[in-house]
Amino acid sequence: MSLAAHILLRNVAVTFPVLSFRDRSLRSRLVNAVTLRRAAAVPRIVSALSDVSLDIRAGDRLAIIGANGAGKTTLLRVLAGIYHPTAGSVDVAGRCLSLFDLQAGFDEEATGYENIVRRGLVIGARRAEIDARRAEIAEFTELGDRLDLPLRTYSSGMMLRLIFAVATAVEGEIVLLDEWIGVGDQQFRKKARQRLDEIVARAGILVLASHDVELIKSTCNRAILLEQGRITAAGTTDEILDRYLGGAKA
Ligand SMILES: Nc1ncnc2c1ncn2[C@@H]1O[C@H](COP(=O)(O)OP(=O)(O)OP(=O)(O)O)[C@@H](O)[C@H]1O
Repeated sequence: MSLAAHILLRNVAVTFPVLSFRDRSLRSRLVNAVTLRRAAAVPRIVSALSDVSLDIRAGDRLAIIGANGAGKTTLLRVLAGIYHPTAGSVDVAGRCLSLFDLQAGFDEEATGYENIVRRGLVIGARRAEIDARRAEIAEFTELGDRLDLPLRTYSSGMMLRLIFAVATAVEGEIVLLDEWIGVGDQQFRKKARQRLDEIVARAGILVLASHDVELIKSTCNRAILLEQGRITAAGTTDEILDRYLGGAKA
């Protein structure tokens, strides 16, 4: 396990400017329809994360728990360096392996082999590392010479094999994960899960954003509860799950 891995977030906020069409009165809609005028767009700010502070150290397996839209994916993207915070600071020491945003990096027109490289770079691998593991990744997919064909010819199951194979061939000191491991065909899922467990065991830090209670319980030792972009509770996995599930039942 890497002892150097460390994540420190101080008062992080992420906002998105969006355009909304606020004027929904029947009169204005009728006038717009008759005059063929478009409703005026009103700029709005959506707040995805507010005042998030976190100190995650080697050995931590942190679950991010929260309802739809609570900010879980946004927080993973901040940790991966995909989003820069609008306010606050993010310090990440250690190499991040980003095993979420499944579709990112793929090109429909490129071959399976070319996509192994593209996806590997997106999740945080180095080019030399991908090249060195190309044959191993190809073998893990069990797709044989279909890897010479463009991705648009793949079934969704074949696509998943490619994603799994690349994801589980690369290592990181910090592993960022969501619950995608629950998909795919039974035989291949077992193989991928085993590989992933090995990677997680070797990683210094795991951050898992999930709704899957069993996966959280079996994987994490700490948890935070996100509500509308804010951390409203932090503690052991059991404490936070009790609070979240208790709240959901109430
Ligand atoms: N690119 C964007 N533009 C505008 N709003 C966004 C954008 N990305 C996320 N949001 C908003 O930020 C909030 C948090 O979204 P996020 O995807 O992080 O939630 P989540 O907890 O991962 O949800 P889920 O469990 O449904 O996947 C939501 O209100 C969402 O609508």
